Amino acid sequence: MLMLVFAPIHDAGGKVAGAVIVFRDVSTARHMSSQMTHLAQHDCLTDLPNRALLSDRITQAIEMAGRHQTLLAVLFLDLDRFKHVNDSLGHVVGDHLLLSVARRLTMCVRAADTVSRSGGDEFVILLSEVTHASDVGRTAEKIIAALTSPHSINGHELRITVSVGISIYPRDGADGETLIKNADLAMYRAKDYGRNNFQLYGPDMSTRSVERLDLESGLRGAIERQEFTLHYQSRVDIANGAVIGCEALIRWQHPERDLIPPLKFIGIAEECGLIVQIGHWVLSEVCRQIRSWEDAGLQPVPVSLNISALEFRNRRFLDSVRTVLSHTGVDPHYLEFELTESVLMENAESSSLLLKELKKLGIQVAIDDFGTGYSSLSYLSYFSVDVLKIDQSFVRDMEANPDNATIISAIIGMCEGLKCRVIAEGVETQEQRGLLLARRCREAQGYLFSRPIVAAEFARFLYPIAPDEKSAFAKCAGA
Ligand SMILES: Nc1nc2c(ncn2[C@@H]2O[C@H](COP(=O)(O)O[C@H]3[C@@H](O)[C@H](n4cnc5c(=O)[nH]c(N)nc54)O[C@@H]3COP(=O)(O)O)[C@@H](O)[C@H]2O)c(=O)[nH]1
Repeated sequence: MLMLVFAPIHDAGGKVAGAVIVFRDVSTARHMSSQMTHLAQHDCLTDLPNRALLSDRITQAIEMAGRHQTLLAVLFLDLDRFKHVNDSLGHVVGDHLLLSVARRLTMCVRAADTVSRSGGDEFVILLSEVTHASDVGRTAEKIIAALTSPHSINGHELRITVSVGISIYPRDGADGETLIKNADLAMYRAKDYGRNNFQLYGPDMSTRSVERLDLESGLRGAIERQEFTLHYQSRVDIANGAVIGCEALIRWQHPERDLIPPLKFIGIAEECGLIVQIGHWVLSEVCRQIRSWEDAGLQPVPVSLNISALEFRNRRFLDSVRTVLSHTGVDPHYLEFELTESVLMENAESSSLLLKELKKLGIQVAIDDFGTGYSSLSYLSYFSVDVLKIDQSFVRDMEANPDNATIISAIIGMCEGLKCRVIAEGVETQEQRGLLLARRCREAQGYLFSRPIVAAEFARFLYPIAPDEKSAFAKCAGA
């Protein structure tokens, strides 16, 4: 590109007598300038528009929508547990995954829409031509389905899920900033509802976000202030009701509130990374409790505890388990770690190695919420787990829903073949107990037998240690 600079030459009388014309090639300067503008408006990893360009586009779209009396939508996406991918497989794999996500998102929307990356694992999408609010839900479903099918990255088959929050103009905000903020709040609601779903913004969410911040700041330091406590729910022999184990479930005794259940704070603890510390506390406390039952002359039963994804993926997890075991001197056969299918499948290879190490230590491994997380069963033989816990949702309406009863029978049959134990969760009625017994399910947990209770109360279920004799549990376990 040429730039022309024109300078007149005047004669003695001041008249224009000629001119000097300078031609300058400004292609490089122009190219650099447009490159700089591009860089200022785009994310350097994915080359998607960044937050600044997105804001401009929302402002323009609002003007258009105002003129034509139409709607537009802002979708705030956060990849669930993306941090684990970075932590376990490294940033190069993480970056490739983000690129794959960016490509899929772009394919899910129209040319007039904007897919932007606002940093980390957060993407914001502007749907600029929305006719009905219900169409937005369909697009969100399409996005969730597109992102959850496996991503092949550097020889790894990665599965991720995404939480999506949606705000709609004009109902949820009159400007870009408000629409993004409200979509973000809705995204947190989607996380609270178990991730891998979308939520539309509602005015109550602003109050909830204050509550969330409150909980988050309270969680920091809750261990030091000794505000956590464990409740124990018995696991029984379904045939005779004998207590053969228990599950430790955390509760938070907030100084200014009632006892807070885990579903209210575990998600937040995961988001802000505190779950690793909390998990370490839970394991230490379970081990301390087992020792304390023994010291009181009671025969402990195996205790299962929930291990969250972030803990399991933490590089120091195994070391921290070994340290707790050696400090407390607890027999590892009393411990059972519950992991969900999706946690194991996030990185199947490293999960399998870690499970082997845990089993070498003598710790049992259970798959929690079985049947809800993953569609393929082939992984079961790969991991060789000790226990499958049938998710409560199957048990809940097994009387009314023959499909659920069939699934339960299939899981029990499969466990017989795989030689692993099976535990039915959430048993609340005698009918369910009877149906499970008829299907040869031996172990169960649920309100029918006991709610989670404090350690002192649970101690009533334990037998005294016989002076010269090993306990019924020890005999069964072959110890
Ligand atoms: N990472 C950690 N996660 C934890 C820990 N402690 C708990 N959790 C997670 O929170 C989930 C909810 O726990 P909770 O509110 O304690 O609910 C448990 C039981 O009370 C409930 N249950 C048991 N029996 C019944 C029943 O008959 N009906 C019914 N409606 N609910 C019942 O189920 C929860 C136990 O489920 P599970 O873990 O799948 O066995 C909990 O699921 C954990 O994910 C922690 O220390 N760390």
